[in-house]
Amino acid sequence: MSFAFRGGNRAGVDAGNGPSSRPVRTTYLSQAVLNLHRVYEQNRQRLQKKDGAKVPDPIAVPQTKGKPRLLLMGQRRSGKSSISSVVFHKLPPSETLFLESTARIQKDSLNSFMDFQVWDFPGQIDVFDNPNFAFDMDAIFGEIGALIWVIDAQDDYLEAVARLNNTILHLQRGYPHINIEVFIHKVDGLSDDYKLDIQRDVTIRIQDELSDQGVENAPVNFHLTSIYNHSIFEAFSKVIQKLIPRLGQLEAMLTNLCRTCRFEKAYLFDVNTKIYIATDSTPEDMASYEICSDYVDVIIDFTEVYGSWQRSPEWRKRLEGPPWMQRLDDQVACEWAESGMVLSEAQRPIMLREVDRFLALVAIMKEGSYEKMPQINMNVDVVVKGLTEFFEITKPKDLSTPGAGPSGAGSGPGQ
Ligand SMILES: Nc1nc2c(ncn2[C@@H]2O[C@H](COP(=O)(O)OP(=O)(O)OP(=O)(O)O)[C@@H](O)[C@H]2O)c(=O)[nH]1
Repeated sequence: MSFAFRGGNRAGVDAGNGPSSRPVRTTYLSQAVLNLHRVYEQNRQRLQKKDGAKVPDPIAVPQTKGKPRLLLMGQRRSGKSSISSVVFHKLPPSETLFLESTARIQKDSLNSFMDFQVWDFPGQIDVFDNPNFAFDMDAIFGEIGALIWVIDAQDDYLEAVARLNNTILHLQRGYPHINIEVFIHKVDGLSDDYKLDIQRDVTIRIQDELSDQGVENAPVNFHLTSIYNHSIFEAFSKVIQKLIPRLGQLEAMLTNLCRTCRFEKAYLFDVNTKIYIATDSTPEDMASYEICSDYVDVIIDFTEVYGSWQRSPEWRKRLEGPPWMQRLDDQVACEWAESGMVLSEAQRPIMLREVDRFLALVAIMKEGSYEKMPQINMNVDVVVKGLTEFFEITKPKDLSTPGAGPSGAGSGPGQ
């Protein structure tokens, strides 16, 4: 089994196109662009309906090209570089203690099932209120997938909230379609009650300020995060999921799989970051995510050690002998990679199946499911094929190839 980043997403936009006019026939739009247009269009229609205000047509929105971008902003020492290093570069959380303060914008390009960039802003830079330098706002916010604002929950956060309010107000004027994800960070070591109190306080302060300024329904979401547990991965999963077009179809596939195989929970993981890009429709369950995420880790570690291991002929003979009495190729359900493990305490098996080099399907089965493995394997096979086709269809077409122009499904996560 091999999991490795693979490059290759292309994104380009014909400046004359808006989503409501002639979006896909004459141009290719990246998944983030489509998503942004959809969110923008929803906001526009809602605002227009609400107060009759003339909200600019999406055609007037700066067109974007390139990879979707996640911007990490917030006060100094709030934890931005730590988040980026832990999630995208597998830095052990304890080693973030030695990270130096960021002096200039750090741009990170990541190739995965969907290529995107992460920009880490130094805490001392306020792009909207900088006396020394006027930032090119379009260059920063033009291609953005989401703005992640990090607030240190263990510190006095009033200034951070004031800066965030200022940022939201500026963005609402020029880029109202941008999702603003507030990470109330470093909540490890805080009691559950205290965490919720902080979240409530921050939310109220932001909502009050925005409604005082006449801004309603700004796309602001809140997450409680820490690099010392899975919460940071869970929060990133939610942020990334918003960039995936037709996410509902992925979720429907997983929901059906859970129903037919009697799985408790199924996740589609980006194996390198442990971000899950889709799950079934049952309620969120942090414990399930943690188990599956740890399992991906175990498999990756195994792969690194035994990835290119070839079985000797004798070993193969033993595996094909009693009690199996079958060729090895016929014993495995999937020609690429699969793995299963029974959690000894809960008696709930976990299965993992590779979808492609970046993605893996991980599911928690119900007690006693092992007896139904052949049937489960068949169903999983079908879903893995479906997922492969999904990403094949939605992967960006190479515009340089004649006849490879965009179709209705001409954009989305690439492989
Ligand atoms: N307890 C705790 N500490 C954290 C967490 N995340 C980051 N830190 C610590 O916060 C400190 C600052 O982290 P950085 O990532 O350098 O902060 P930054 O926002 O990038 O800072 P600037 O580059 O100055 O803007 C480090 O000592 C980290 O170890 C967390 O989730 N919990």
